[in-house]
Amino acid sequence: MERTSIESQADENQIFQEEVWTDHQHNINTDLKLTKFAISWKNTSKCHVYEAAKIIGAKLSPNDPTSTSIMIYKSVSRRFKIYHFWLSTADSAKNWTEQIRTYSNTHQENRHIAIILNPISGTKSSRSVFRNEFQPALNYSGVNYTMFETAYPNFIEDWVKSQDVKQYTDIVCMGGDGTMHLLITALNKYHEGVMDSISFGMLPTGTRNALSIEIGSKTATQGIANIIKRRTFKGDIIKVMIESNCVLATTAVAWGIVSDLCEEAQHYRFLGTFRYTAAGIKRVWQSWKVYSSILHYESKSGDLITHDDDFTYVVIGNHRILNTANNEIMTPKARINDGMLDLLMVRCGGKWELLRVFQKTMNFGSHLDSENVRYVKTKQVMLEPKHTQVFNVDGEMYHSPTIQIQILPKSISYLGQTDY
Ligand SMILES: Nc1ncnc2c1ncn2[C@@H]1O[C@H](COP(=O)(O)OP(=O)(O)OP(=O)(O)O)[C@@H](O)[C@H]1O
Repeated sequence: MERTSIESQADENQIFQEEVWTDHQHNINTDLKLTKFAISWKNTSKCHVYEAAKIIGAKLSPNDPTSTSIMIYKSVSRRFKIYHFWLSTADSAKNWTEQIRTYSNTHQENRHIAIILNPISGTKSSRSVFRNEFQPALNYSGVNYTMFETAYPNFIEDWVKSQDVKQYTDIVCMGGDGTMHLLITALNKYHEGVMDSISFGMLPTGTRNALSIEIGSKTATQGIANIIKRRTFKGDIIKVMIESNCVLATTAVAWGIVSDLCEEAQHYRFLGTFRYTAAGIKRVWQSWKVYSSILHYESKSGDLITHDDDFTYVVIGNHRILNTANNEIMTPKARINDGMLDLLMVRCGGKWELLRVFQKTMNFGSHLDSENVRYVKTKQVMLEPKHTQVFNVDGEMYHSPTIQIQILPKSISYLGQTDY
C-alpha cells in the first residue's frame, strides 16, 4: 500500500487531509477528508459525506494496526454502518482514529454511563440489543460505561442504595417505563438532588416504551445515537404521593378500568405483551363496572375543582403516551416540557361506549371530541377512590386509599429530543 500526500486545500475548519486511504473492498484509494462538521470520501460507486452528528466513532482493528473502521448512523434506515479503511502506518491509523473520535464526539472525556439493563422487560430483548447494537456503538465512540443487569425485581432500589451514583454522568435504562420509574424514585429517595447532575437515557426494550417514543428514541439505534451524541433537553416529571410514600414518574398515572386491567394482566406475565389483550378480553365477558371516586384538580386560575363521580377511567399524563405506530395517543395535547399535567376523565355507560373511546384513542387520539371524555390541563390532581384503590404509575401497580399527583417542571435532563 502506498502513502500519497495530498496538497492541503483545506479551509480553516478542515482537520485532516493528509493521506489517501485505501478502500480494500473496491481496491482503490479514497480521498478522505475530515472537518469539524463532516467526514467525506470517494470510492468507485459514490461520494460519501456524513455530518459529524452522524459519526458514532472510530476504532482500530484488533488484527491489523494499520486498519481503522468508522461507524456511521444512517438516519433514514435507522441503522449503523461500518466502513473499513487501511492506512500506510500504524501511527497514522491511530492518529486518524483519535481525531475522528475527538471531532465527532466532543466533550465526552469525563463521561461515565451507567446502564441499567432489565432482562425480563417487554419481549426480553434487552440483552441482545446491548450485545449487538449498544455495546459496539459505545466501543466505537470510546465513551466509558458500566453495565448492571437487574437480577431480581427490587434490584434497582438496592443498586441505588449501594452506589456512589455521583460518579455517573449519565444513566441509561434498557427496559420499559417501569424501569425508569423505579430508578428515578430510588435516586430521589436515597440521593436527593443528585438527579440535577445526571442525564437520563432510555432504550425501548419494554412493552409499551411510551417514554422512549416521546424522547425521540423509538428504535434502539435512534436511542443509542441520542445517547452517544449526548443530545439533551429538560423535561417535566410527575411527583406522586401514595400515602406518605413519594414516587416519581415520567409518563402517567392511571386509575379505573385501566389500572384494574393492568393489575389483572400481571397474573398473565407468561403471555408476554399479549397479557394486556388477554385481560381485556376476559373483562368483556364480565359484568360492567363503574369506578366511583372523589377527584380534585387545580383549575387554570388556581381554584380547586372537585368531582364526586362514577368514572370508567382517569389518566394523568405527562406526555402524549404514543404507541410505536404513532396512531394510539392517550393524552394528545400533553407535552413533556410544558410544566403541566393532562387530566383525562372518561365516563362510559357500558362496554360499547368504552370500546368506541378506545377505538378513537387508537385513531390518532381523536377521543377528545367524544361526549364521554373530559380533558383539562392542570398542575395538581388528587384521587380518593371509593373502591378499587389500585393505581398504575408508569406500568407499576400501587395500592392506596388516596393519591396526590403534582408536576415538577423541567426537573430531569433527558438524553433525546422532542419533535415539538
Ligand atoms: N430480574 C428480574 N426478575 C423479575 N422482575 C424484574 C427483574 N428485573 C426487573 N424486574 C421488574 O420489571 C418491572 C419493570 O419492567 P418494565 O416496566 O421495564 O418492562 P415492561 O413492563 O415490559 O414495559 P412497559 O413498562 O414499557 O410496559 C419492575 O416491576 C421490576 O421489578
